[in-house]
Amino acid sequence: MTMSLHDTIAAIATAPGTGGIGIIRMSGPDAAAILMRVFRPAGKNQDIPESHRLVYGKLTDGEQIIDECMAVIMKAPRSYTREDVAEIQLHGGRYVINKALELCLKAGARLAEAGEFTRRAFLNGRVDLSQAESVMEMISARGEQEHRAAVRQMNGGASSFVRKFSDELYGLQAGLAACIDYPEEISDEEGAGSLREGLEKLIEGLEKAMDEHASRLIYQGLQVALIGRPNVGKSSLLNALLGEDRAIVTNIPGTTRDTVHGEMTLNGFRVQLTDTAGIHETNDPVERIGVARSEKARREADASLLILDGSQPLDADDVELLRNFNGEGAVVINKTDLPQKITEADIHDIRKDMTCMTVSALDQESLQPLRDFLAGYVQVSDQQAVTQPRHLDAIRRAVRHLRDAEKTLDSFTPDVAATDLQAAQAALSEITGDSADEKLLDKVFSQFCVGK
Ligand SMILES: Nc1nc2c(c(=O)[nH]1)N(C=O)[C@@H](CNc1ccc(C(=O)N[C@@H](CCC(=O)O)C(=O)O)cc1)CN2
Ligand SMILES: Nc1nc2c(ncn2[C@@H]2O[C@H](COP(=O)(O)OP(=O)(O)OP(=O)(O)O)[C@@H](O)[C@H]2O)c(=O)[nH]1
Ligand SMILES: [Mg+2]
Repeated sequence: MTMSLHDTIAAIATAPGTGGIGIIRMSGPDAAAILMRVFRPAGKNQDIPESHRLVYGKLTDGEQIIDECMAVIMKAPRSYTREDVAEIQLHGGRYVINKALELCLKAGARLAEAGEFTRRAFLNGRVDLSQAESVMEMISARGEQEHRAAVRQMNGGASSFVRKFSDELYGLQAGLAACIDYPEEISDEEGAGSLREGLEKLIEGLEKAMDEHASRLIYQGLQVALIGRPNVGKSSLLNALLGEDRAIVTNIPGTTRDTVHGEMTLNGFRVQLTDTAGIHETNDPVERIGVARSEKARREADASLLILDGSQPLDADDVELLRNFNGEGAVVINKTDLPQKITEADIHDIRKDMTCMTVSALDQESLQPLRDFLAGYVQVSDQQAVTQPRHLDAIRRAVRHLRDAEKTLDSFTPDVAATDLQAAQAALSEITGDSADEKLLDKVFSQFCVGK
């Protein structure tokens, strides 16, 4: 990406489409000058508005009035980017907003790249890289837990974490340097011994800080598959759990042919429910594909619910599914509002290891034990842990380099160990962006939306 901080960039900051108000944002040395080429303050005073003062006026193309609007200038460094920023607040119509952007571009601004405003806030030192990332997390947060992770990061959660470990690592690097420079003063045995101890402590701390389980829960949600033979009520349960009519329900076995997804929240986490085609032997080519998809959904799920129809005796398909069930999940006996032909004891005769529940898709209250069971999978204890996938990746690499350093210490090649420690330090500093190269920045900011 070729970019210069000398450019003044412009973009639509509000969501695409029609809204009550739409905002154009500009940042860079000419932001105020460009604004004054397209904006005419109301009244006699035609001076550049005072910083941080919202003023009323007209957007004009030089001849015609395009819209009535409000504008604000925020002089550097008291702005989002630490550069001069100008914003225009217009009526939020597609035409008006696009026209305003076009006028700003004609007046000297350049269209901003995805994430470029926030990238500038980073390059100008207002935020570190993990804080910059949190902005996008804030925008994309769909649930309470995602939002909480974003707030933590915005407040420098990851940054203070990295600083702590990075300082410890600098200590080790200094120790190692002393070993290399004054081999006679520190005997190899003694020096290497305390280094090794320090490395162990560091690795342990880093590994403890990574919460991959919580990370998956926050960024992907819990995947739950509803499986079972045809007509047991999988789709009915999906609908009941979601509280909406998502999947088609009929009394004809084989109603669901493809997987159907729905999302709900439990403990502030997203839970993705996947309803599947009833699993049974079939020659129908479409159904066969559906059954294959059911099996795939089961393999990919964090937990599966094996649904049985309690109003029917266990049949051979049920028994086979029960015997073959592996991984996380539970047995759910459905249709308990009807006379029952299956008991929990019957299930435990076949699989005494499995949790079993009885519910009726027609009765919301009966679903509470099922909800509680699923909620058991979405409990995250340590809120200080590192959960952002990019940060986890950096820490994993840092740990790998530290382990390499341990090995090279064993073979008494301290200079190689020093290189490993440097590599670990570099991996850690990618989190805050202290040693970020263009490629890393491009990767992070390309995930942003334009205007952010
Ligand atoms: N109109 C508008 N609303 C917005 C934004 C914006 O850019 N424009 N934001 C954009 O995402 C968010 C708010 N985030 C912001 C973060 C920092 C600063 C800022 O000016 N910080 C300076 C000085 C603060 C001060 O006046 O003391 C600084 O931290 O140095 C502004 C907005 C959400 N709402
Ligand atoms: N009485 C009663 N009927 C239910 C219950 N759950 C589902 N049913 C009925 O059982 C029939 C089958 O329900 P579905 O939800 O379509 O079953 P399914 O497991 O998705 O079936 P396939 O998509 O064919 O695999 C429908 O007539 C539902 O109304 C329940 O808890 N009680
Ligand atoms: Mg179905």
